[in-house]
Amino acid sequence: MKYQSKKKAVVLLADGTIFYGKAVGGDGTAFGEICFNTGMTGYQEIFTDPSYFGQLMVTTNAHIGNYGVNNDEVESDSIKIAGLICKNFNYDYSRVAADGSLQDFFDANNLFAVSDVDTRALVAYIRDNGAQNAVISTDVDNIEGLKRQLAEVPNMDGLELASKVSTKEPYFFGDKNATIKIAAVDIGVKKNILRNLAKRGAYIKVFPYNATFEELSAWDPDGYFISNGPGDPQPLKEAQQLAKEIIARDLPLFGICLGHQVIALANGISTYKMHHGHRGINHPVKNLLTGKGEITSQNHGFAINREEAEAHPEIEITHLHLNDGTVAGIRMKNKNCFSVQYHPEASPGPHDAEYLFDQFIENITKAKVTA
Ligand SMILES: NC(=O)CC[C@H](N)C(=O)O
Repeated sequence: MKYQSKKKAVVLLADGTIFYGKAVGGDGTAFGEICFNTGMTGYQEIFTDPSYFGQLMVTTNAHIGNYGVNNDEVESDSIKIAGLICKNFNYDYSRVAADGSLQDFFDANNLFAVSDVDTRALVAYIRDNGAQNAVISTDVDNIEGLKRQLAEVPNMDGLELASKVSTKEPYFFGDKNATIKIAAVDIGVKKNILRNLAKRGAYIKVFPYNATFEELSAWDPDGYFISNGPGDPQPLKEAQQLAKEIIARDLPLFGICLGHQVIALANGISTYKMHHGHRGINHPVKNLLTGKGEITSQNHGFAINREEAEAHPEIEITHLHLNDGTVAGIRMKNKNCFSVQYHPEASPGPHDAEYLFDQFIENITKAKVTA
């Protein structure tokens, strides 16, 4: 065992609610929008998912850290959550494939984490009272000071965060001799999306969040992809313009999560902040085209307006979330464009929806043949 600081730590919500726990490592303070993920596995993938940038993560699994970390199980090159709140934090780990401890991974990424919190009560509180900003800190005797600082933290509603996690320069992914070329705009892309496209014979060029259609099309790609990512989709005007230009030319386009929201906005469908969002790996979705159910991996706090999507002459709703009837997928009736609110790449999560990558490759292949 490395060390366990028994130092008292506070979880202070913007509405004044307080929970207490213990600091996992040394002293610290971290701010963000508090959210919870109900996945029972896959903590390393969750912590490195760029879509969580700016968020304090509450894990509902009672044990975090027990299987260590593996260098291949990352969704980006660093931890992206703003802080962690958990029940039991395991300093020791047990897994043959582990490359190290979660504690060392946190230290290397300067991540502040709080354990020994009553996460069941905290999750029930967020579920009932909705998403809000929060702070976790060892500065337990300075609640008024923390409250003042917390009041300065911007609200997630309207917040642009894609620029904070996007690549600065374009880069390539996959085999350059592959037959299909996909231009992907990185508004917070998870590595497993790129792995899934490359696995299906695509060579990918990944562009920064504000790249223009001219920049992407200059590479002469066969298809276009708009990624997942953090924050509110509404301020992402460059990505919305890019989607409009791709759609106007009827080029193959696929969007995941934030990318799905951007495609909806490009079609004039509005997005809204949900009460507390969907984050977990057992979210039921109905595919309206096949009538089949899918168990899906989800991580989103915004959604697209269902009534506007239903009334839109160019849009067909293809998937619905079975818990609350929110839109989980759309396609354009007369364009080579579709998108989903959830995560076919999983990581973590079930692989029920991997067929969506096959569908994208098929859309590209058909468009190539008729071109
Ligand atoms: N995973 C994602 O792409 C999340 C999209 C967006 N940031 C949301 O919270 O809804």
